[in-house]
Amino acid sequence: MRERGLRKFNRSFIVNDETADSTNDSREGLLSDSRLLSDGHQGDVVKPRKQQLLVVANRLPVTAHRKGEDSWSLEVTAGGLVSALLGVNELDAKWIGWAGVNVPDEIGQTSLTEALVEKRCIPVFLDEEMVDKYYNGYCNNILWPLFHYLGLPQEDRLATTRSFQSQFDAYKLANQMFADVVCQHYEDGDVVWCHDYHLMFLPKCLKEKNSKMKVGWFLHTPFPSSEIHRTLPSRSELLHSVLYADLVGFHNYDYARHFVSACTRILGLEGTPQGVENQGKLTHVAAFPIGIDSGRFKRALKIPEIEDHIKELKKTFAGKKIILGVDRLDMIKGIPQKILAFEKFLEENPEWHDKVVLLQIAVPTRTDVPEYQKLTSQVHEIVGRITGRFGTLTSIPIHHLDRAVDWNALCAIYAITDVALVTSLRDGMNLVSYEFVACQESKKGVLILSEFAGAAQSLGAGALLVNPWNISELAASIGQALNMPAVEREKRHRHNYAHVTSHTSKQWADMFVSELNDIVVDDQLRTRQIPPTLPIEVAFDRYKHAKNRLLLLGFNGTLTEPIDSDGRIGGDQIKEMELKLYSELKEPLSVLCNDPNTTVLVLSGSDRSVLDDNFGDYNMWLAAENGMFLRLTKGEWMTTMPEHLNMHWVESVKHVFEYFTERTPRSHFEHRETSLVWNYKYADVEFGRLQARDMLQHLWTGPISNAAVDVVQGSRSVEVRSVGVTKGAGIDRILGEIVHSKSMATPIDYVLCIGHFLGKDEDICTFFEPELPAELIGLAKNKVTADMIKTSIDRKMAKLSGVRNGTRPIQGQEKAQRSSTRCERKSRNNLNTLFPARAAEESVAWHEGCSVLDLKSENYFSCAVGRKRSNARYQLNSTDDVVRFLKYLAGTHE
Ligand SMILES: O=P(O)(O)OC[C@H]1O[C@H](O[C@H]2O[C@H](CO)[C@@H](O)[C@H](O)[C@H]2O)[C@H](O)[C@@H](O)[C@@H]1O
Ligand SMILES: O=c1ccn([C@@H]2O[C@H](COP(=O)(O)OP(=O)(O)O)[C@@H](O)[C@H]2O)c(=O)[nH]1
Repeated sequence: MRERGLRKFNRSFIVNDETADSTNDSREGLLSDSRLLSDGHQGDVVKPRKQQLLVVANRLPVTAHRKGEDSWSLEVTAGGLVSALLGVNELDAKWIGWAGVNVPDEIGQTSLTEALVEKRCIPVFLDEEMVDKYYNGYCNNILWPLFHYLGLPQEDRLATTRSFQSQFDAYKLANQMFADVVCQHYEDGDVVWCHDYHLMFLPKCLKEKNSKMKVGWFLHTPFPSSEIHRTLPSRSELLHSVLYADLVGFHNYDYARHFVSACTRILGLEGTPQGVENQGKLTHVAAFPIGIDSGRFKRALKIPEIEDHIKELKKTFAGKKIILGVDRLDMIKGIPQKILAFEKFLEENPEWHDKVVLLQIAVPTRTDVPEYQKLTSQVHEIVGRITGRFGTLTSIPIHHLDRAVDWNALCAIYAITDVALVTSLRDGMNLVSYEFVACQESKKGVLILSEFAGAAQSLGAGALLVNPWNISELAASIGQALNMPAVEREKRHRHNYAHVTSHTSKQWADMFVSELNDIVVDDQLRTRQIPPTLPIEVAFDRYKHAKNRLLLLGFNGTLTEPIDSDGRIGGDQIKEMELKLYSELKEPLSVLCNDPNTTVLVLSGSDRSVLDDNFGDYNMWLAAENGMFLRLTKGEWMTTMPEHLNMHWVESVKHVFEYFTERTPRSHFEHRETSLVWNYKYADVEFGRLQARDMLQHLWTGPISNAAVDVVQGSRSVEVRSVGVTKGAGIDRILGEIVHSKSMATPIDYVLCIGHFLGKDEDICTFFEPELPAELIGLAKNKVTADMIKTSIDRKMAKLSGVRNGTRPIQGQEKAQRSSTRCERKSRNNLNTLFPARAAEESVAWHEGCSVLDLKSENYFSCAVGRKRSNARYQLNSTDDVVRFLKYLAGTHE
């Protein structure tokens, strides 16, 4: 999960340069700009079809008003989402959404659809009942307050509970209706970008219709802490639906993190640095902070009409400082708090009476929702009281407007304002603060900004940050802003202006869409598919013809006795919870291990003693703890562990594991050198799962919140490992050691990599994949090893030249290992390995220029055991299938 940096964008869906600079600066103008609205065809020249961007949001950027049976007027919709997307005037986009009006008749629907064509808008028709349940009810009475930390409706709980289900059903149905319209307009290769909390079900509806559709979802509100989200009755269904998207975006890293932890804690899925993984399907999650079209505001201030406006306003408010509030009349905007703070300021600073005025533009919104109606009365009451208290015959302290103002007037007001007051109790971003800054190049006024608005992260350095719940602090900040020296105002403004003008809405959209395109392409190469069954005969045939084979086998769930649902092995009650090698495998394994042209390596998460106990008698290689320890069964254990692996987290994680082990009958935990694993496979599955979720919560908020660890959720386990400890991360070091130790003269030309690997460990499959382009191998490896393991051997050209890169004896075994480690003190080539390389004279049989691997695609068999989606090429259902196959390979089958 990362905040996206600006990336050069050159995809075909960005309209060519001719459309780049719109000089028509009014909003209405922007919408009707023929260049924006063109169909991608210019004159008679027919261009190849561009990738189309389908923007799907609850609301269209225009609200329709019916004039006659088939005539309509269209008015630009107010609100941040619309403002931001209107700024994206270069995308070859169509907008799909609700036109804000009930149109029950066919004539009306047809004529409105036609009227909207020139705005490149496509309507979704929702009837009154639907709007009431879906929009007023589920969206604005349930999700909106919840996502803004106001909780579920408190009053009349019983009624809310009763109506909840029907509202949720309507929500799903409405989302389906949006999906139907999208599908009517979608063509192969298009990008579908779904917006906001109204459409959390849409990714699922779309992907179920067409799994190849590129679907992104962006949330404009905060995503709350998982503690809040888990109070929502439909919490899991909503999360699952969003996860159908390829890319999920938020305004900032906090919201993205909350979303990922809701998925891990509530759904029990795996959180990765890229996002959320479910059965091998990765949903990318990232932060894409929105911006505004700052150029449009800058240019606006030079439009004569707006200049006139500015003059008029200056005259009207001559001799007074202007404090400005611009908000939809929404409880999240903290309007009562703002007005009360202003009252307190007047109370405490009588010298400012008559010298300051608060202009509050309160745009009516969601007026059918009772909470909003109550807020309107509450605000009116406070404004009336303060006016009565501080007003005089000639001046009033608050100008409260219960309506929207047009864009020209808004720009003029922004420009003449001394102090902008943004007091949101929570706000996804808050574009008003951006717009104010963009219009303040000459005035350099002060922005007072709530620390609970997403914008606080980007404009915090230049603004006065406040806690809107603290009325005294708010009042004091008004004083500070009004009295701020010009030099400080200038400095603060510079900072914010630089940010607002360099982080625009266009860049935001470009970044999201380009990221979406990129990940879909990457995922097609990398994503875990449902692989076909391992073709046993083919694998055997290739095996027979190969000269130097590597069999890389997992242990747990690959070579172990099956466990039935009661936690019994082979029908016996488990007394001890040890993993046992499948007894039927003993013979074939011996045969395979004794073949001089075959190297057998068991690579397991288990610790050394488990592997010793099960495989000590075979002639094979053992790699314990995901490859951090290595041993030829004839030799001693050595470590491939990166030297400075930080293990400070262990003690505190151990406490959490102990706590849960005591409270979960038949669970246990293992303390390995590089990881701790809590296992509940013998416990009651349902209870174990619940406990695992709680455990994760304890871990995330406590011991590992800042540690460099990965949390790996198995189907019945929770494992905490140091970052970089994955099977794929250590394999190059292991290979180096094997190749050296066996004095291999022939490159490995056959690899069978078979295992019940966890998602994080599937990098082992990608490591050997001959068909993966070099860049992606880099990606796959870097994903896990970047910071910890600075090994950059490109295996495609790995002329290891005898390099045994990175193994060391374990303390206490130095003596036994001396002969093989002496070399590590001398470096002989410039490969960036973790440890110094083997000396030239010791590279016994490994010739310069000879590759470790000479793996043709048809000789590589990676196989996932008991895992539906996988990076592996093939799959086998169970350990029984593995046994059957290995017997076949060894020729020991009947
Ligand atoms: O369509 P409405 O129900 O009238 O509401 C208007 C919009 O309000 C919300 O805006 C959010 O988006 C802004 C841009 O990302 C952001 O700055 C702000 O903090 C959010 O509150 C809502 O999310 C939109 O869907 C509505 O259209
Ligand atoms: O009379 C008005 C007042 C405000 N706005 C616009 O409404 C948006 C408010 O966006 P913000 O992100 O601040 O909050 P939201 O209303 O989306 O929650 C801004 O772009 C304003 O320019 C508007 O169109 N007309």
